Amino acid sequence: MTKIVIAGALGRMGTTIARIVDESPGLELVGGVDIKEGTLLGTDVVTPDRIDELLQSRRPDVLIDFTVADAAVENIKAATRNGVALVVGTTGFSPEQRAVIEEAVVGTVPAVISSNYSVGVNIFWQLVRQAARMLADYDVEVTEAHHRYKKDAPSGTAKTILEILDQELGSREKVYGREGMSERKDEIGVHVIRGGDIVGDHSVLFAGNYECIEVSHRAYDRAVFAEGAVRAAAWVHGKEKRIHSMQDVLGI
Ligand SMILES: NC(=O)C1=CN([C@@H]2O[C@H](COP(=O)(O)OP(=O)(O)OC[C@H]3O[C@@H](n4cnc5c(N)ncnc54)[C@H](OP(=O)(O)O)[C@@H]3O)[C@@H](O)[C@H]2O)C=CC1
Ligand SMILES: O=C(O)C1=N[C@H](C(=O)O)C[C@H](O)C1
Repeated sequence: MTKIVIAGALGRMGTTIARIVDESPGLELVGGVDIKEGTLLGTDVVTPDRIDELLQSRRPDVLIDFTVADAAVENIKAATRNGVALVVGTTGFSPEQRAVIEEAVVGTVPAVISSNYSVGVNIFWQLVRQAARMLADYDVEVTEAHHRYKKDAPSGTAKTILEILDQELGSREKVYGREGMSERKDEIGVHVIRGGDIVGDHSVLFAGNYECIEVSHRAYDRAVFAEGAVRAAAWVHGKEKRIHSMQDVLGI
């Protein structure tokens, strides 16, 4: 039985993940952490100041974190202090925070860290890479849309898209929205939409003369992210003590 604690347990992703863990044979939800204490599917949810106590008393195999960047860094440190494997879905880390996470994890615990746990997005990233390779002289524009409550922008998934484009096209300037007079150069335009209950849309437009190719992904339910995160949690326990990707989990 793989025992799981969820950080951000009472949030949109935390509650969705808890339901899927509860329905998965071989996985057991043994606790949660959130800003407010409470209960979730019969397990205790404690406040962040009690995370070490929770990890030591419940002895989970995996901590799944879907919180906010500052909180996630602290939760990751707590997991590494207590020898607990990690699945991290939180987005919005600064480069400095990513370095702190890498330092804490590598050689200490196995971790899967991904800006997007949906199988579809992991395939979409590969399609974007392939398109960029073949369309290097086309203009590129990245657009993402999410619900009104999303705090970080651009999304973690869009930042991963930009990393892929940089790897394939060389580092191009990023222009975040446009206003007023400007002449397009060899830049990548990045556009962010926030509204309503949009689950998560990402699109990469390659625009040439007389034609455009658009590669896009649309999530209809956050269960696709939660199912991927639970799949990663079942996979990560006992793996090499370093940061793995969702593509490693999927073997693609
Ligand atoms: N990688 C992926 O596939 C996906 C990643 N995400 C990312 O996951 C994160 C969470 O998203 P979502 O569930 O929609 O957000 P929510 O705001 O619904 O959930 C986050 C929860 O974490 C709580 N929280 C804040 N600080 C702490 C802390 N120190 N310890 C424990 N819990 C804390 C929040 O409490 P309070 O509300 O009181 O602040 C809230 O209940 C975001 O960064 C988002 O971008 C989302 C979907 C998919
Ligand atoms: O906050 C969300 O909702 C999502 N966040 C992730 C991101 O920032 O890319 C993944 C998904 O798009 C939903």
